[in-house]
Amino acid sequence: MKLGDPEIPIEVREKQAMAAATPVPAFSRDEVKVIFVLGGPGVGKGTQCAHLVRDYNFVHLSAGDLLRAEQAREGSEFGELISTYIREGKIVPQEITIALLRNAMQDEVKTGRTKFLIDGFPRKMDQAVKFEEDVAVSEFTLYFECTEEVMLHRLLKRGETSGRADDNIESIKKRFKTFVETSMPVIDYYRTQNKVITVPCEKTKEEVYDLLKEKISDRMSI
Ligand SMILES: Nc1ncnc2c1ncn2[C@@H]1O[C@H](COP(=O)(O)OP(=O)(O)OP(=O)(O)O)[C@@H](O)[C@H]1O
Ligand SMILES: O=c1ccn([C@@H]2O[C@H](COP(=O)(O)O)[C@@H](O)[C@H]2O)c(=O)[nH]1
Ligand SMILES: [Mg+2]
Repeated sequence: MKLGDPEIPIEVREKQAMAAATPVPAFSRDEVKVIFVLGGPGVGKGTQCAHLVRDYNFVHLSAGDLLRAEQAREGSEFGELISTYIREGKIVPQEITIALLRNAMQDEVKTGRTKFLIDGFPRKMDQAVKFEEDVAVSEFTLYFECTEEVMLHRLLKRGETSGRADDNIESIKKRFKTFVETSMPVIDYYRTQNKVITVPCEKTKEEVYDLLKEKISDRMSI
C-alpha cells in the first residue's frame, strides 16, 4: 500500500500526510545553529552559557531548567516523575525532554532567534540520536572538564542558596555516577566525529571564559 492509497482508511491517510509534511529533522542546519554544552554536574555550564549569551546573542536553553519549570507547572502530568528523576540524579525519559526543547526552540525561531546553546543535553545516547534525527543536527559540543572534587565543592556551595532538590550530597553522588556511566559515552560518541571542543574549568569563571573564547574564536561566525 502506498501513501494516498484509497484502500487505506482516511484517518491513517491523514496521519501519513501529516508525517510526510513534517520535515525531519524539524529544523535544518541552515535554519538553526545548535551547540550542545556538556560537562559534569556543577562544572559551570550555566555560568559560561550566560557569558556567551551576553557577548554573542545566543539563546540559552538549559534542559534541567526546562524540566524544573515543567515540574513546577500546575497540572503537568510529568511533575512527579520529573521530581523523582532529578532527586535521584537519573535521566528523565527522552520524549519529555526533547518535547520541551523542541517547543522552546520553536517559540524562539518564530521571533527570529536561531542560535542555540543547549545546556546539559544530550545526557544519554538515546537523547542524542533522537534529537538529531527529529529536531536538529548539532554544530559541535562544548565539553567543560573539571575534577569531581572541584565540582563537589561548587555544588555544595551553590546548595547553600540554590534551593535545588539535588544540590545535596546524596543526590550529587548519584549525579556524578550518572554522568560517568551515561553521559560520558555521549561525549565520546561526538569525539569520534571530531565534534568536541574541550574546555578545562578549574580556574576562575573569568579565566575559564577567556579560554573558552579562545577555543571557539574561529566558530563564532555561525
Ligand atoms: N570557574 C568557576 N570557579 C568557581 N565557581 C564557579 C565557576 N564556574 C561556576 N562556578 C559556580 O559553581 C556553581 C555551579 O555553576 P553552574 O550552575 O554554572 O554549573 P552547571 O554546570 O550549570 O551545574 P548543573 O550541572 O548542576 O546545572 C555556581 O554556584 C557557580 O557560580
Ligand atoms: O537532558 C536532561 C537534562 C537534565 N535532566 C535531569 O535534570 C537534572 C538537573 O540537570 P542540570 O543540567 O544539572 O540542571 C539532572 O540531574 C537530571 O536528573 C535530565 O533528566 N535530562
Ligand atoms: Mg546548570
